[in-house]
Amino acid sequence: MSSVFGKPRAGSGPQSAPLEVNLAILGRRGAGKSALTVKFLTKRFISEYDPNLEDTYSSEETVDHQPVHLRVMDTADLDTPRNCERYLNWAHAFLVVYSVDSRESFEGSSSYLELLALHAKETQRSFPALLLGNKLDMAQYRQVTKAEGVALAGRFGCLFFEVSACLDFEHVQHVFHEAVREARRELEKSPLTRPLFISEDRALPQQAPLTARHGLASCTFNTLSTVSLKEMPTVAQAKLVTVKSSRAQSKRKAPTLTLLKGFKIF
Ligand SMILES: Nc1nc2c(ncn2[C@@H]2O[C@H](COP(=O)(O)OP(=O)(O)OP(=O)(O)O)[C@@H](O)[C@H]2O)c(=O)[nH]1
Repeated sequence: MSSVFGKPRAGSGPQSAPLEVNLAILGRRGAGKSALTVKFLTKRFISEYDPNLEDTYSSEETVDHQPVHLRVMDTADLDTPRNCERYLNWAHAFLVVYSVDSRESFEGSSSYLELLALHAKETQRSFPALLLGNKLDMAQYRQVTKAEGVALAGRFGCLFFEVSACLDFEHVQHVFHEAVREARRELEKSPLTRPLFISEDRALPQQAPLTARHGLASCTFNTLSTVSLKEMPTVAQAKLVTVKSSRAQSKRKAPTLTLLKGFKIF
């Protein structure tokens, strides 16, 4: 890289290629990964997403006056980390999301942080992770205190924020830009580190799954020397499943329940 965020290095000019940052959003189902991703990309909160879609979005950002080509992978694991190498070997930084109104999702975020810590240990590299307590607008239904979030983040040495995908865009944007800054710091430390897309379709009988070795959820863990490498897939266009006006929304039965819980639908 010929430039540093905030302070251009000698020799950098308007021709400098943008920094490329891959960011993976991890967390239990329903924590709000898609909502946060969509809020960041479109400034909008959309209340329903297809939980089975996993997409990588691309966005040209400016962070601290520097151009960044940011790719965001909105992951869709089921209940626990699965086939994790698709994001572990691809991302420069991770946003681990839980919902402040769900203790289960908080416990899930702890599993993801453990997974990242193990990955860092195995690869002897560090991977910036930010812990996000989402749905701050639902604070009246809190099951996880802010202090617990701070403590968990402290245990894994990561930044911590409480956010809401349906409140202000600037706060959500700030968090994504912080992730870019963290990734950039790591990239500057080891500029040769290149993200890889790892094929998931080759079983590795000689490699014990991470579960067996560390008692973690069912995530198999391949080393770079033993997997087949593929071209990174083409970045998909943002795939928003539905964009509904609040009027259309209010005619539907299921969302009415969520409205009763205090949802704000824009
Ligand atoms: N009130 C409130 N609801 C939210 C917020 N973020 C997400 N939601 C709602 O929570 C539900 C789950 O959000 P998603 O973004 O689909 O969660 P996810 O983590 O992507 O879940 P999967 O797609 O199942 O992995 C949806 O009904 C969202 O509208 C938030 O900040 N506040």
